[in-house]
Amino acid sequence: MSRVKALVLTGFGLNCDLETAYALTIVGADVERVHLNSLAQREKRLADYRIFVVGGGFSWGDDHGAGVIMGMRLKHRLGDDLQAFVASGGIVIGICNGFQVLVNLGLLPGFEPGVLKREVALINNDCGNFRDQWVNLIGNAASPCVLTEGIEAIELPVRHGEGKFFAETDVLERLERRQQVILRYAGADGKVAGGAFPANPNGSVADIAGICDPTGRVAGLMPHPEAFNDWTNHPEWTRKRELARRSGTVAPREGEGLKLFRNAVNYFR
Ligand SMILES: NC(=O)CC[C@H](N)C(=O)O
Repeated sequence: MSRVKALVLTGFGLNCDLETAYALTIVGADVERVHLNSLAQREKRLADYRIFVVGGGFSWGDDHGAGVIMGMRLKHRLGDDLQAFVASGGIVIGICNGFQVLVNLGLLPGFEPGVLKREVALINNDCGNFRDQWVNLIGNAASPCVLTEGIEAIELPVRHGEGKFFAETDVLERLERRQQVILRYAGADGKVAGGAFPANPNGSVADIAGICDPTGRVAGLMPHPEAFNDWTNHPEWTRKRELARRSGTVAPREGEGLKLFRNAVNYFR
């Protein structure tokens, strides 16, 4: 069986590409890290891949708002290619800065197929500063999202200054109606955070941490699944190991974040 080809974008301040490529490789993808200019100049073509990831970082130093310039570059240089990529069944993943990019270029929430329109925003965290912490998340079993399929709850790290998800009420209703919300911030008790800080680290409306498009193949999220690729990434991994040992079990060595990437790769198998 040939391996699923994935393209992880690099350039202009994106800084999670190595880790993201590593996570995708572990779950069986054939990964290439490709600079934005190589795509824009058609040295590399999106059509040759099945998974396209815009990962985390600080593209253009967050000037003009995080993900704004990268979003515009992609929209104007590669908008048609991106739309064709989605229409042909490809998977697009935006992580943190990548989520901000997908939202700014209008690929998410993607209410109307073939129309790139910005409908939602990721804005400054309510707390007024950059947050670097782990969060509890709950999935949405009713969502068509390929990435989060089967994920009821997951812990992942966030690190961002502009992660507050914002949308007007009518847009929120549309997202909810179509089950496009894929992940919400929750408390340690597994219930939605209800806006409470720091469970909801940025003040996102409706505790929204990630959304998908109506096809379920374009998804964006603020937390970093690539940064939980091994059990030792978790801040309490030694404690978990000890608790498992005492109960006569073995703690899973794989980081839970890999589930999302495995879902993407398995979609093509
Ligand atoms: N980790 C990231 O991708 C951060 C995204 C963006 N630079 C922000 O601070 O909001």
